[in-house]
Amino acid sequence: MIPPGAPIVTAAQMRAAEEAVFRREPQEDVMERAGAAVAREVSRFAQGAPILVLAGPGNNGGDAYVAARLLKAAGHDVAIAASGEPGTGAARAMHGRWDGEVGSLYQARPRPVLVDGLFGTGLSRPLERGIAPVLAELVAASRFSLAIDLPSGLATDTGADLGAPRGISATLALGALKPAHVLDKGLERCGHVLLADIGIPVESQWRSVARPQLAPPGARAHKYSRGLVVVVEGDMPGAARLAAHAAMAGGAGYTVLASAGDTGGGPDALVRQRIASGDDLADFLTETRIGAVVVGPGLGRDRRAEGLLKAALNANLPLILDGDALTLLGKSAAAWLQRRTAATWLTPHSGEFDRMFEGAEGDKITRTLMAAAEARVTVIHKGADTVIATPRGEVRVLSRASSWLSTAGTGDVLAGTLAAQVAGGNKQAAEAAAWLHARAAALAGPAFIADALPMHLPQAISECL
Ligand SMILES: NC(=O)C1=CN([C@@H]2O[C@H](COP(=O)(O)OP(=O)(O)OC[C@H]3O[C@@H](n4cnc5c(N)ncnc54)[C@H](OP(=O)(O)O)[C@@H]3O)[C@@H](O)[C@H]2O)[C@H](O)CC1
Ligand SMILES: [K+]
Repeated sequence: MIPPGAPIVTAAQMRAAEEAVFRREPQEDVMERAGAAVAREVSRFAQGAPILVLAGPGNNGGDAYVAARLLKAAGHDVAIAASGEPGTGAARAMHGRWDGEVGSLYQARPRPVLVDGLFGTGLSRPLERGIAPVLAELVAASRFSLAIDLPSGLATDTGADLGAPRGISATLALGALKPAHVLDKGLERCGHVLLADIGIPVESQWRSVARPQLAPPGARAHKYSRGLVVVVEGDMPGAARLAAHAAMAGGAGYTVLASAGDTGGGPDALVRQRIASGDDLADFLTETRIGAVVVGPGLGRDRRAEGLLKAALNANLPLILDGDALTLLGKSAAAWLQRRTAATWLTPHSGEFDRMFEGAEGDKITRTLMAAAEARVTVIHKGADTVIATPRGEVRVLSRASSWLSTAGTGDVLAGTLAAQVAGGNKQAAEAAAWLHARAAALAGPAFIADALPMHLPQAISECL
């Protein structure tokens, strides 16, 4: 579980926020609050077991000295092992307030509870060879382990693994989340992510996904005001039907399946429109009451598919592109999409993303932001860590959705869920759809198939009213 709606900042942004606070209060006071937050979490889990606190050379270590002192004062059996002398003024001050022994990290004996205060946002290179195995051993031998701010060995801004141990029980993020808490290896290394407010105001356009605030339809609502969604069917009708079903269960007022022939199947409330070609679709999409168009699920990649995609791109309507539409766009995605005036959402998985935006470098947040800015669209870059980025630089990250979502058709359901939010006029449609889709998966329990997901959307919606 990741704290919802929490700001996400890079190491440099966190340092800047800290510096602003240090201009009006001593750094030691902030470090006391950081250490106290660590001590509170550790004492919740320690249940009287002996505690080993690891202290590194910087302020992460400084937090560790504070936590150790407070835990000892509260009656816990605490030992400290340091990787070296404290190297910052604040850390030295906190080291000075510790009245017990400080052992060496390399001779430390394992204890049931471990606190990792070796490195935090100041980690700038892979853990030195001597440290990584010692830390890994101490974590493995502990019953409960808590990382201060970050597991030591995790790159703050990318989540890349610089020697971090596996098996940390929980990580207490200080002041704000960092990308490492929500991306990539961080997902496997941080354990339960907790967030401590230590009085450092943080502004960020990047946040973890929060549960959306939704509203029931007004008394005068009708099927058009709740949103007319058109899903374009292609080669594989099942995929488009899944998206249509999700749009209906996800709150759309009226869903139309634009298909070449009557492929049957799907709810009776699903309206069918015979569309044989791109020209037919172009005519149909002149209907200005349409709130969202979905193209891609099961579209296929033949000439008819190309014609349908082109008609949708040229229509001045909110458009959601998924699956085969993204493959057909390929490297020319940005060129095609920049020309559009109506809003557009892309829902690629990593393979589709890499094919469309092969020039994007760096971590997943950076690359998704670049793609959104270049194509002037909102990108929902799916994965174990789903990153949503808008052309205005907003980022939402959803991590740790059910791993059972790794089954065919769940992407079609996301596209339909998104269409319902777009057609319903939700200004945070992408974040809402990501949350609803993940919540429906959690409600569906283990081993669900994509067809089961839409029926959990109403319950997910009810939790947002
Ligand atoms: N977020 C907050 O509100 C607060 C955070 N605090 C804590 O401070 C750390 C960040 O502290 P910092 O001193 O910047 O750095 P670290 O403690 O993470 O790292 C210590 C130093 O270690 C050196 N270093 C970097 N990588 C390695 C490595 N692989 N092996 C050995 N040494 C390494 C580096 O110095 P160099 O000069 O050697 O590069 C680091 O400076 C933050 O995470 C919080 O825990 C404060 O409490 C204030 C409030
Ligand atoms: K740490």
